Amino acid sequence: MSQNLDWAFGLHSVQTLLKRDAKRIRELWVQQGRRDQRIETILELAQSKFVKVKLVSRQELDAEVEGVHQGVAAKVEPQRAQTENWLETYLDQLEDTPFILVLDGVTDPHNLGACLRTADAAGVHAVIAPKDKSAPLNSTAVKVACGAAEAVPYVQVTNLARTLRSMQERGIWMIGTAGEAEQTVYEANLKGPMALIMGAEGSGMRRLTRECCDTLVSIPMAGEVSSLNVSVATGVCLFEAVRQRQL
Ligand SMILES: C[S@@+](CC[C@H](N)C(=O)[O-])C[C@H]1O[C@@H](n2cnc3c(N)ncnc32)[C@H](O)[C@@H]1O
Repeated sequence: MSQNLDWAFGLHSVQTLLKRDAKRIRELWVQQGRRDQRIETILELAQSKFVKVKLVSRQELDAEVEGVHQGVAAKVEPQRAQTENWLETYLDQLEDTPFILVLDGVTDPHNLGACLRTADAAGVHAVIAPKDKSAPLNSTAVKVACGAAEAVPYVQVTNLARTLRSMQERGIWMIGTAGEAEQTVYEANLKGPMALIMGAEGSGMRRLTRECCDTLVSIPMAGEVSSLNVSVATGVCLFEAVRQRQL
C-alpha cells in the first residue's frame, strides 16, 4: 500500500465511511465469494458513490489488514481532524439527538485510540478535543482505534470553552466527569442531547472546562485507587448513557 494511505476495515467502519466520507476511499477490497446482506449493502453504497471495488482473496486481506476485517477493507486517505466550522455544519445537519464525547487534554495516543473505539461502539456522533495539549491522531491512535478513527469524526478546536458554550446554546447538556462529584453517572439523566466531558490523564478537566459543565458525575470506586484510566471511565459513562437512551 502507498505510504500515505491507511486501512479502514470491518463492516461497520467501512459502511459508515462510505456513508459519511466516501471521497477519502481510494479502493475498496471485498473478499471474493463472501456474500451476505451487509456486504451487499456496502457494494451498493460503493457503486452509488463511484468507489472502485477490488475482489480479493481472504489471504490478501489478512496480509494487508492487521485486525478483524470481516471480508471488507478500504484504502483511505489518512483521517484528518475536523475543525470548529465543520462541527457547526455537522450539528446543524444532525438528525439524531446529539451524543458527543469531549476529551479535555487527553495526551496519550493509546488513550485517544481506545476512546475513539469506544465512542464508535457507543454510537457517539463526534469526539471533540482542544488543539493544544491533546494527543495527535497519529498512527498509534489510529491503530488502537481499530477502524473507529475512520468511522467517528474527530474534531480539534482552538478554544474548547467557546465550543462547549456554542453547543450549550443548541441545547446540548454538558456532563463533566470527576471522581469527587456527588452525583453518580447512574443517577444522572443521560437521555437527552449531551456531551460527556472527560479530563486529562493526570490533572482531570481544566478549570474553564469545568465551569462550562451543567452537571458533574462520578463513577463510584470501591478500591484503594482513586481514579480509573480515562478510556475505561469513558467506556463506563458512554455505555451507561447508551443503556438509558435505549430504555
Ligand atoms: C485518571 S483520571 C484523572 C484523575 C485526576 N487526578 C482528577 O482529579 O481528575 C482521568 C479522567 O478519567 C475520568 N475518570 C477517572 N476516574 C473517574 C471516576 N471515578 N469518576 C468519574 N470520572 C473518572 C475523568 O474524566 C478524569 O478526568
